[in-house]
Amino acid sequence: MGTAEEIGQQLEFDVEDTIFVALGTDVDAAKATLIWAVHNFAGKTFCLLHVHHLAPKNEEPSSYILKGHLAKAVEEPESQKPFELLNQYVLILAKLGVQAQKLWIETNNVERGLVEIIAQYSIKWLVMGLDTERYNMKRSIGLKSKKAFYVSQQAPICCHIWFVCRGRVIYLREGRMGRFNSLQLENSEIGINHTNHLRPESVTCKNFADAQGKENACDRISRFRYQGLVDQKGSSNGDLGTSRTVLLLKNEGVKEGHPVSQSGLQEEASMNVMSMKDFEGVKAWVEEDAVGAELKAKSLESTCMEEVKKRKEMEELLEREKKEVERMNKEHDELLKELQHVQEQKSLLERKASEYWCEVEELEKKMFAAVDLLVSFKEKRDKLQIEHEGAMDKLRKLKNIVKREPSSSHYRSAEMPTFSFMEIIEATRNFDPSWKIGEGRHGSVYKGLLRHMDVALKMLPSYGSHSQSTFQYEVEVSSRLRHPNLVSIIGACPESRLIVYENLKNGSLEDHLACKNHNRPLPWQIRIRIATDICSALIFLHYSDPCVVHGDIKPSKILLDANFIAKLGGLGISRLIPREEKAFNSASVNNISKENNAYIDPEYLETGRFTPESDVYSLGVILLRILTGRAPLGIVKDVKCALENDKLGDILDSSAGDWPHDLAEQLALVALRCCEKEKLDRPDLVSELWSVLEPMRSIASASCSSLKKHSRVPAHFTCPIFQEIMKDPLIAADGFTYEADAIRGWFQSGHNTSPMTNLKLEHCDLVPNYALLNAIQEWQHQL
Ligand SMILES: Nc1ncnc2c1ncn2[C@@H]1O[C@H](COP(=O)(O)OP(=O)(O)OP(=O)(O)O)[C@@H](O)[C@H]1O
Repeated sequence: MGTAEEIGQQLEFDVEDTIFVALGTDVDAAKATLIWAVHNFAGKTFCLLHVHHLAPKNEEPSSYILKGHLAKAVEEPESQKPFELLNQYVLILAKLGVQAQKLWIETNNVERGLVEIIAQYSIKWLVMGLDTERYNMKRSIGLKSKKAFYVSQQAPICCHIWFVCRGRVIYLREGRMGRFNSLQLENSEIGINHTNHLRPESVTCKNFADAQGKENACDRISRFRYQGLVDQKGSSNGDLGTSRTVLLLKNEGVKEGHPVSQSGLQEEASMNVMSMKDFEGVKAWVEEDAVGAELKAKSLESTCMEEVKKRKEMEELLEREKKEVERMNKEHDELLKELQHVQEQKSLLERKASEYWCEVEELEKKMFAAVDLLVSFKEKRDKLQIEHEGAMDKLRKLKNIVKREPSSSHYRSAEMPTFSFMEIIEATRNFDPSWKIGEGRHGSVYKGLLRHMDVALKMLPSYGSHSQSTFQYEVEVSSRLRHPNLVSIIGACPESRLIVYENLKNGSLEDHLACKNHNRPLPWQIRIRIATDICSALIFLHYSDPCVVHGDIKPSKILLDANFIAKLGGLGISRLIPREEKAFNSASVNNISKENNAYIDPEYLETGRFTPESDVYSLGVILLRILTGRAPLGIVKDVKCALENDKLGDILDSSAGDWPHDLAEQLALVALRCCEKEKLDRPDLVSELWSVLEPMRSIASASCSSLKKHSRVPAHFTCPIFQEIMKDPLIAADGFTYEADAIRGWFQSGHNTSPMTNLKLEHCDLVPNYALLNAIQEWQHQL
C-alpha cells in the first residue's frame, strides 16, 4: 500500500487524459451515467470508479452489500457483488468500443474516499452518477445528494465534475486547471457543445473502429490487472484514514471473490468489433442481457398491462362519468330552465299579488265606506221608522178625529154632495168662457148655477195621481171645516175632479187691491174688517184640533161676498197638524211664483217646514198690502223705512180714504211684527193680533158713512129657502142653517132630504145656530 502519489504512479493510463466515471449502486443510474459519458466524451479513455462503502465492524460486509441498492436493484443472487457489475460495465463499454479501466475502492466514507481519490490521482475529469430516486423530478437542478454535495465542495479545485442523473447533467462543478478545462459536452442538457478544437481529439465510435488496429479491446482490457495495492487486512497507507483502497489494474490480479470470467473476456473481445452504429442494438442486447432489466420489464409489462386495464376501466368509468356528467348537465340545464320559469312565475305571481293587495286595500276602503253608509242608512231607517210610527200614530188620531160625532167638533161628518159632469156642464153652460171668474195654478174657476144655487166651480187637472190626491184632500178638508170666514164647499164632481164652492160675488181681495175687473178701491173700513175676518178664520184654523195650517194665504185666496165679508179659500195646500206637532214639511214652494214668494215665511224657504207662525207672516204681508196698496215685494222694508222716518202717511193707500193715523200706525206696527224673521218674534193671533184688530173693527164700523155704502146682507145671514135675513136660524142634519119656519115647512111637506144637497138626511133634528143669530143681530145693530 502506498501514498496517493504512489497509487497514481501505479495506474497504467494517463490520468490527465482519462474521464473518471464514479458509479453508485443504482444499476439504472449507473447505466444512464455511462451512456451519457460515452455519448459526450467519445474517444476518451474511461476509468470506471466505484467507491465501495464498507460495512460497520459489527456487521458482515457481504450481508451489508446484500442489503445495498445494487444487489436489490439487479436482483442478483447473493454471490454476485457490485464488483462483478463493475466488470460488466467495462465489458459493455468494450462492446461499445470504448476503452475503459476500472477502479474499486473500499472505504467507510464514500464521499471522503472519493475526494481523497481525486486528490491522490489528481483526477481532472470526473463524471459522478447520481441516484435516480433522488432526482426523479424533471429538470431538477442542484445537488440533493449529501455525497455529491460533499464532493462538489471538497474535491480539489483542479477537478472538473459533471453530476449526472438519468442521462442529464444536474450540476457542473468546473475545475480551474488542466488541459481540458475548456472541454465541452456534446449532448449536455445544460447547453455545453463540442468545440471544434476538441473534435480532433475526440474519438467517435467510427474513429474508434478505425483505430482498432493500433490497440484492440483485448489489449486494453488486459491492462486491467488486479493489483492488491491495499492490504485487505487493514494495513492502510494511512493517507486514506480508515478506508481501504483496492486498485484494479490487470486481469490476472482479480481480487478474490471478484473474478472476471474468461468467457466474459472473450465476449468482450468479440464485441470490440462492433461499431457505434450498432449502439442501439447493443443497448437492446444490454437490456435483454440484464436479467434484472428483463424481469423488471416483465414486471413493468404486467404493470403496464394492469395499468392499461386500469386505464381502460378508468376510461370506461370516465366515459360513464362523462355521460353521467352530461346527463346531470342536461338535468341541470333543464332544472335551470325550470327554475327560470318558476322565478318568472314567481315574479308574475308577486306582481299579481301586489295588484291584488292594492285591490284588496281599495275594496277594504270601499267596504268601510259602505259600512259607514250602511250605518248612516240604518240610522236614517231607524229615524224614518220612528217618523213612520209617529205618522201612523197621527193617522190613527186623524182617523179618530174623522170618526168623531159632529157635535163634538167643528168637522162635519155629512156626506159631500156629488154632482154629475152633465150637471156641471149644464151649470156652467158648457164652461162658457164668459163665466170663467178666475185662473189658479191648479185649474180654472167658473161661476155656475147648480140646482138653483149660485156656485163657483174649481176644476182641477184631470191627469196625475197628485191631482187626484190634491182633489180628494181639498174636498175632504173643505167639507169638514165650516166657518163664516172660510169659503164653504157645496159639493164635488169626482169624475171631472171638480169642486163646487159657494160663489163669492165680489171676487178676491187681490182683484180689489189691483182694481181689476172695474173694481173700486176698498175703503179703509172694509179693509180693516177684511183683516179681522181673516184673522178670525186663522184663529179658527189654528185653534182647531188638530191644528190646521193654511200654508198659502195671499190676497187671491181671500174672497169677498156680496157684503164684502172676507172668506179664506184654497185649503187644498193646508195640513192638519196634531197639537203636539209644531210644523209640517212641504215642497210645494217650488211651484210658487216670485211675486207670491213675498207672502211666504222666510223660515219655510230655508227649512221647508210650515208652522202656524208661517200663516201669521203671510197675514202680516197682507195687512201691509191693505194699508199701502203696494206690491208685496219689498213692502216690509218700505213700511219699516216709512215708520222710522215718520212718513207712514206717505205710503198709505190713499185710495182707501183717510186712514186714521193712529190706527194706520198701529196696523203697520202689528203687521211688521207679523213679518219678523224669527217666528217667535211674531205676535200671537189671539192675544196680540186679534186684540189689536178687533178694536179697529169697531172703529171702522163706527165710520158708517162709507161702510153703509158698501154694506150688503151677508149671504149666510139669509135663509137658503126663503132668501131672507134669518130671525131664528136652525141647523139641519145637512149642516146648513135655515130659517126655522122654512125648514120645518120643508119637512112638513114630506121631504126627508136636504134642500141644499138633495141628499137624504140622517135625521130631522134641528139645532139653533146661536152664533149666527148673534152675528146677525150684531150686524143689524152696526147698521
Ligand atoms: N168661490 C169663489 N167665488 C168666487 N171667485 C172665486 C172662488 N174661488 C176662486 N175664485 C176666483 O178664482 C181665482 C182663482 O182661484 P184659485 O184658488 O184657483 O187660484 P189662486 O188662489 O188664484 O191661485 P193658486 O193657483 O195659487 O191657488 C181667484 O182669484 C178668484 O178670483
